[in-house]
Order: sequence, then C-alpha cells, then structure tokens
Amino acid sequence: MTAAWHVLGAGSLGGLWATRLFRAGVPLHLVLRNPQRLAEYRGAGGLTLIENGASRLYPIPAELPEAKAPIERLLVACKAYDAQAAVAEVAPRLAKDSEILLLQNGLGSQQAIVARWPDSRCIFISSTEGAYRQADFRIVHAGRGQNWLGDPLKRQAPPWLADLDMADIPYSWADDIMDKLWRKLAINCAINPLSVLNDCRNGELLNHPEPLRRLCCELSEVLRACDQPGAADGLEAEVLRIIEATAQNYSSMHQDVQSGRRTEVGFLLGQACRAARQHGLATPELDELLDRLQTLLRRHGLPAD
Ligand SMILES: NC(=O)C1=CN([C@@H]2O[C@H](COP(=O)(O)OP(=O)(O)OC[C@H]3O[C@@H](n4cnc5c(N)ncnc54)[C@H](OP(=O)(O)O)[C@@H]3O)[C@@H](O)[C@H]2O)C=CC1
Ligand SMILES: CC(C)(CO)C(=O)C(=O)O
Repeated sequence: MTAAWHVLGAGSLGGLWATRLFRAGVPLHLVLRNPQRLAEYRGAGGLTLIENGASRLYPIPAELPEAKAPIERLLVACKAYDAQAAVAEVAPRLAKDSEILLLQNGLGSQQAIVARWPDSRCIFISSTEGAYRQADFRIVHAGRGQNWLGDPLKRQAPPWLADLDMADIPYSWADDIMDKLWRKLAINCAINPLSVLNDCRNGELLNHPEPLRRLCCELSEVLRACDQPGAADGLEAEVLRIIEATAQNYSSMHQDVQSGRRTEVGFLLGQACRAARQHGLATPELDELLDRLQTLLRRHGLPAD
C-alpha cells in the first residue's frame, strides 16, 4: 500500500489531482488553510470535479495544517507566492524521509523550499493541464495536458508514480525538469505580459512580431547563461506556434488581472530579470517589460511582486 498523500491547497490544480487520486483509491487528505475554510469544505460535502460537462462529488477527508498525523508525501498546490508559507505551516509534521511535490509555475518558490527543508526530497512538476474554480470546491477540468515530474538533483524516479497511473493522471518523468520549467517560464514571459499590456487575446500578439522577436532573443540569452541551452533552442518558433494554437485564449496572467487576482509575475518575468542580473546580462527589453507590467499592476491595485 502506497503512503498517504497530503494535498496542500484545494484550488484548481490541487482539486484536479486530489479528485483523480481519491477516486482511484489512493489514500489522501486535503489540508485546508483554517477552520473557516474547513467548515465551508465540510458544508460543501467534498470536492466536485466537472469533466466533459458531468459533475461528481468526492468526499475527500480534509484537515487543518496543525493536525497530528505525520506527512510523508506532500503535494503543494498553492500559487507560487503562497507556497513557502503554506509548507511552513505543516513543516512540523513532515516525516523524516518525506517528499514534497511542487506544482508551482515559474521558478523561485521551489528553490526557496528546497533550501529551507533540505531533509525532504523535493520533486518539481511542470504542468500544462488546465483547470479552474467554478466556485469554492467546484473544479472544472478545462484542458488536457501533460505533467512533467523530475528531481532537480537527478535522483531516480520514485515508485509511487504507479499512483498516477492508477489515477489516470497524465505524466512523464523528466530527467531534465529544470529545462522544462525554464522553457515554460520563458514562453510565459514572452506571451503573458504583452497580452496584459495590450489587453488582447494571445493571437493578436502576432501583430507585434518585432517585440516578440527581441524578447525571445533576450530570454534565450538568459536561459543559456543559466546553463539551460536546451530550453533556449528554437524558443521564438515555439512561442509563435503556441500563440497560434492559443490564438482565441486570454493568457492566464490576463485572466488574473481582469479578475483582480494577484499574478505570479515575481516567479516568471521577475525571475527572468533577476537571473539576468545575477549573470551580469543586460536585458533592456525584459526590464522595460517588467517595469511597464508592474506599473499596470499597481494601477489595478495588485501586488507587483
Ligand atoms: N489552474 C491551472 O490550470 C494551472 C495552474 N498551474 C500552477 O499551479 C499552481 C496552483 O494554481 P491554481 O491551482 O490555479 O491556484 P488556485 O488559486 O486555484 O488554488 C490555490 C489554492 O491554494 C490554497 N492555499 C493558499 N495558501 C494556503 C495555505 N497556507 N494553506 C492551505 N491552502 C492554501 C488556496 O486556498 P483558498 O481556497 O482558501 O484561497 C487555493 O485553494 C500555480 O503556480 C499555477 O500557476 C499550472 C498549470 C495550470
Ligand atoms: C497559454 C500560455 C502558454 C501562454 O503563455 C500559458 O501558459 C498561460 O496563459 O499561462
């Protein structure tokens, strides 16, 4: 029998993972942030997953961070800016050989957690699945995609990947997880801020090829300086391909700003600019983009970090 999973954060991706694991019979507990959220969850009777228009309620057991049972496998499904503080709340419960699975987009939050809890094995995940919250504890599975899991220290794949097979969660084990995370970060840096600043769907960015080209050029230099040459290869072509494939969509950052939600800019474009500075690279296009984006976020009353 596999060790129990604890899923920290019952939002979009946390809910998507938790419901699929639970219905496959994998032992699982949700960890909710406080007694009020736990009471609301119990009032809802569990997590509802809506897939292909059909909804089903899953009465997954839930608890507070300060519950007593040790945690052996923790899936952190909060936003990047909440992840470290959320792990700190359950840290006293982490078992000696615990594993922490990090679902966050961008980079920076994962490294902070690795540094603060060196006794736990951290697995990084890069996900292109799509989910959103229709209401509290009601999750819509909006887009099929892939989850790449990998160990930044390049240790071997863990045996519990069999749980993901049972749960029908799409995944691949990536020996080069940092390459995957940097590539996605660069793609998000090229597309998302411009879509916010131009207040447009992704497809309209094809009308601005020159800024896209200059951004991809600087992003490729940053990736190479960070020892991620594979993530730099063919970046501009892939950005253009993704823009075409998602032409009718608004980027996730655009949706966040429109809904008045905090963005993960500090872990995406902010991280790219920090990495450039650390390597002594001049990235005027990225710096100006970050500056304009932060100005817009502040104008909307949103955090700029
Ligand atoms: N949604 C998607 O389709 C995709 C998301 N991602 C990435 O996955 C990560 C998670 O995103 P997403 O699922 O969309 O985010 P959501 O905002 O939908 O969910 C985050 C959840 O974390 C919870 N949370 C925050 N702090 C704590 C805490 N201290 N203790 C317990 N729970 C906490 C929130 O609780 P509460 O409900 O109480 O606020 C919320 O339920 C992000 O980095 C995102 O970029 C990547 C690919 C696709
Ligand atoms: C669609 C895409 C690839 C654009 O960057 C995305 O990941 C997002 O909107 O966050």
